[in-house]
Amino acid sequence: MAEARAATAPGPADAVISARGLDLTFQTADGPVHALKGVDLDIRRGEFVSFIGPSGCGKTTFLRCIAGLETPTGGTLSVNGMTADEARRSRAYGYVFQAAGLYPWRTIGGNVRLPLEIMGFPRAERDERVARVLELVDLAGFEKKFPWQLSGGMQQRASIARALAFDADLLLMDEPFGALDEIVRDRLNEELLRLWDRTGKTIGFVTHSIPEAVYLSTRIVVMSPRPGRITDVIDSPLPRERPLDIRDSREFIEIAHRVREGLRAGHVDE
Ligand SMILES: Nc1ncnc2c1ncn2[C@@H]1O[C@H](COP(=O)(O)OP(=O)(O)OP(=O)(O)O)[C@@H](O)[C@H]1O
Repeated sequence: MAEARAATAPGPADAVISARGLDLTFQTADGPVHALKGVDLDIRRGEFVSFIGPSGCGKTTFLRCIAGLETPTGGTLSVNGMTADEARRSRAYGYVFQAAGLYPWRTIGGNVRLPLEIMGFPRAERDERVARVLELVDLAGFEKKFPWQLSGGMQQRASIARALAFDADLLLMDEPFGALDEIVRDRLNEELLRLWDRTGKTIGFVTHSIPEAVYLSTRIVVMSPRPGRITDVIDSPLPRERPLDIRDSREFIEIAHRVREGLRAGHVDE
C-alpha cells in the first residue's frame, strides 16, 4: 500500500495528474469493494476534466486519491510531479465538496480566511487574498455576511472561494452544484467557466449531469461500477468560449449522445 502511494507515474511533461493502473480495494465487513480498477489517465495543465458515471463507480474515490485522502492499493499516481501525499502537504490543490460546508458561526470572509489562519499567513496577506477570491467568485461586499444570509448558490461560491484562497493551480470539485436548482446551476456553470478561463487552473470535476459535463469540460471521463473503471474518455471539440445556448448546437448534442452511450454500455443491472 505504501508503495502505491509513494510511487509516481511518468506522464507527459505538462501532466498535472498522471495515473497508471491505479487500483483501490476497500476492505469492508461485507468483503472487499473494488472501487477503482486499472485507472490510466493523464490530466494536462489547464484542462477541465469531468468525471461522470453512476453512483458507486469510484468518481469520488479517484478524486480523493488525487487529493491524498485515500491510499491506492495498486498502480502509480503523481500530482504536480509529486506523490499525492506530498501534493496534499504542499497544498497543491483546492477541494470543493458537494455541500458548501461553511461554519455557520463565522462570516463568509471568516470562512474563507480560516485555512489561511491555520497555515499562519500574515494578516495583511490573508486580507488581500480573501478580498481577491471573493471578487473572483462575485461575492465582493458579502465578506461580513453569515452563511445563513446567503442563498445556496452563493454559499457554494463562497466554498469555491475558500478552495481558491491558497491559489493552487489545481481545483478538485466533487459535485459542487448537485444540490442546486437548475437555473442557479446554469449560472454557476457559466461563472465557473469564466473563472477557469481567467485563472488558467486545471480542474477535475465530478458530476452526475451529462449537460453539465459536456458544457464545462475539455475532456469527459466516463466511468462504470463494479469494479470502478474508466470506460471512455471524450475530447470536446467545443470552443473555449461557451454561451449557455451552445447546448442546442449539433456538436454539443453529439458529445452528449456519446457520453450517454458510454454510460449505457457500462451500466450494470442490479
Ligand atoms: N471508505 C470506504 N470504505 C468502504 N467502501 C467505500 C469507501 N468509500 C467508498 N466506498 C465504496 O467504493 C465504491 C465507490 O464509491 P465512490 O463514492 O467513489 O463512488 P461515486 O462514483 O463517487 O458515487 P456517488 O456518485 O454516489 O458519489 C462504492 O461501492 C462505495 O460504497
